[in-house]
Amino acid sequence: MYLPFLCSMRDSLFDQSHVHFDSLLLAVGFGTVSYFVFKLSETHSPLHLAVLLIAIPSALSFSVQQHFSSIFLSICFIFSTYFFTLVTCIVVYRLSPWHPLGNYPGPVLCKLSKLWMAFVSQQGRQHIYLWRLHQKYGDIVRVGPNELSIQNAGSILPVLGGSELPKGPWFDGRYPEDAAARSLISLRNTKEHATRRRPWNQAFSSTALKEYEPLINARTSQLAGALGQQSNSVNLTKWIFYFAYDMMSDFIFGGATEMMRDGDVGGLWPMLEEAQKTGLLFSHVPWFGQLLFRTPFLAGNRRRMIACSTQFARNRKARRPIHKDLFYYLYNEGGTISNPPTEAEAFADSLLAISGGADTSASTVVNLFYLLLSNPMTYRRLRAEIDRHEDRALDFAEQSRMPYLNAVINETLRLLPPVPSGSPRATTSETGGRMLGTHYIPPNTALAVHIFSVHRDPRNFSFPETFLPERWLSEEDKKVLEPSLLDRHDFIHNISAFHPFSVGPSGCVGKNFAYLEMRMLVSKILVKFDLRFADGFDERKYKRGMKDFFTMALEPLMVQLTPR
Ligand code: HEM
Repeated sequence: MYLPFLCSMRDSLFDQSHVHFDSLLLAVGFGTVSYFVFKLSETHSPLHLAVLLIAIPSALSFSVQQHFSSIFLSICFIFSTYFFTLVTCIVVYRLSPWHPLGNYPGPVLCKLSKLWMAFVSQQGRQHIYLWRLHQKYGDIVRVGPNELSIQNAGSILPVLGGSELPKGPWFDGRYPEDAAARSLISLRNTKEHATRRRPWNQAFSSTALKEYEPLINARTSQLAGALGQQSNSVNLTKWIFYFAYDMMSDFIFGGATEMMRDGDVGGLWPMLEEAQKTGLLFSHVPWFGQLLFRTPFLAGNRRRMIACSTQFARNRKARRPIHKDLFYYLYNEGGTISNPPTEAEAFADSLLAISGGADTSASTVVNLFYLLLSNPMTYRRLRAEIDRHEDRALDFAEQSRMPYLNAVINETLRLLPPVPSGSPRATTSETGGRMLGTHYIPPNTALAVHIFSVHRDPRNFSFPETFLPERWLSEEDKKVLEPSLLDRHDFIHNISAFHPFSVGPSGCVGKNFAYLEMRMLVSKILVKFDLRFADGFDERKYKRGMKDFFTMALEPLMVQLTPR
């Protein structure tokens, strides 16, 4: 029945009555060669793409046009055969057992292309998706053609520790290729990273941290004052994010925003959130990111954010603040940095400092209050500890010794780490392959420790999905509080699996600052207010609305505050 139809199709396609296999072979042959060129060169250069994807099939179409009844048919035939061959080669190789990651399990869509993870990431649910993949496939899952996700605690130090594994290709999409410099976190050369990290280390030395205490005190008091003026229910997410941006602008630029006072007049917060979301898309598919960076309208929010933080840094250069800030070190104003960053490098770091410093601490504290209000006994215990300390509860040194306060913060970081999907590394041709336990990781493989899954692995923490700050207490304190639950001889608390700040030479440089800030913020709010969820607040909607865009985006946490 179909034969006459196919014959008529063939006759309309070709001048001659027989299929011209030369044209077919030519397109298949060149399609296969192009595949090998792509595979060996990994090229994303627009010129190469234009040659391989447009010029070659176009030239072929013209060279065989005499066999077709029109040039249009020649182009359709050659382009479809050429692209079909290219895609088939890619699919067959990526799904084949002779692919270097062929032995690792994972969903077919992930093995085929990173476009799938890019799509998942835009819903903000990649942390949940990866967690489910680990539950289904085990400790090592193939989440991209050349990428693995890891949830085994024993692999944390070999991947992130001092093994000198550089950052992964994931970071290539976050900055335009024509940018004058990249931020510290996205430097893929470990030596360059170590040099650029020096001023940051000085900015977070224990002496420097002491000098930031008055800033933290002033901004936390300002927040408490602002919250005290709200009459109805309060969007705690908004206020704590405003606080965090003002806090960071003091710390980084000696002051640049006044969001708690004036509101978000410049739209900084939504701009940053959008830029993080776009950044994640570009990270999963760096070549696509670079393509969009060349299209100003499409990568607009990321470019705007880079421009905005650069402007803050320029303004900071024009005036010297009265206290030392991060730019005091990045601009080497004290003359203590032997190889200081260039101006372009310092500008690039300004965006990292805002997003890395504000979103992370803010989302932790908002989530902490969410968990506290969902667990009244924990709330009562924390309040009791703070009240017991009276005036000393607002002393930085004392706070570092308050066991329950620190336990609640750590438990929040365990259950809801603010960088849930971690910061990817890669083996390269220079590092060669690596062994992770019994698994061989071949060269040129991207790999990330999925810290959200590690923290929820019952092999590391008993009752992993339960908010249980008591697990962080000393044996003595535990006995007083939860003898039945925590006294069990099989209760697991594997502290070496707890890494919300990552670890190693690229681990979070702001960790100690973050603890100072979070302890003071939580204590001050609890000293000044009684809190409860606002009437009608939907806890499940809030939980479902937590989004992983590398850092976390949160729904409004609506609370009712009563001054104490
Ligand atoms: C709860 C608060 C915070 C958490 C959980 C957190 C977590 C992280 C994580 C997971 C990384 C990736 C490290 C890696 O690549 O291995 C990171 C990097 C970084 N964080 Fe934080 N962070 C927090 C607060 C801060 C603060 C307050 C600052 C201050 C500005 C900051 C500055 C940085 C910087 C500069 C990097 C890049 C470090 C490098 O590449 O050498 N972070 N952070």
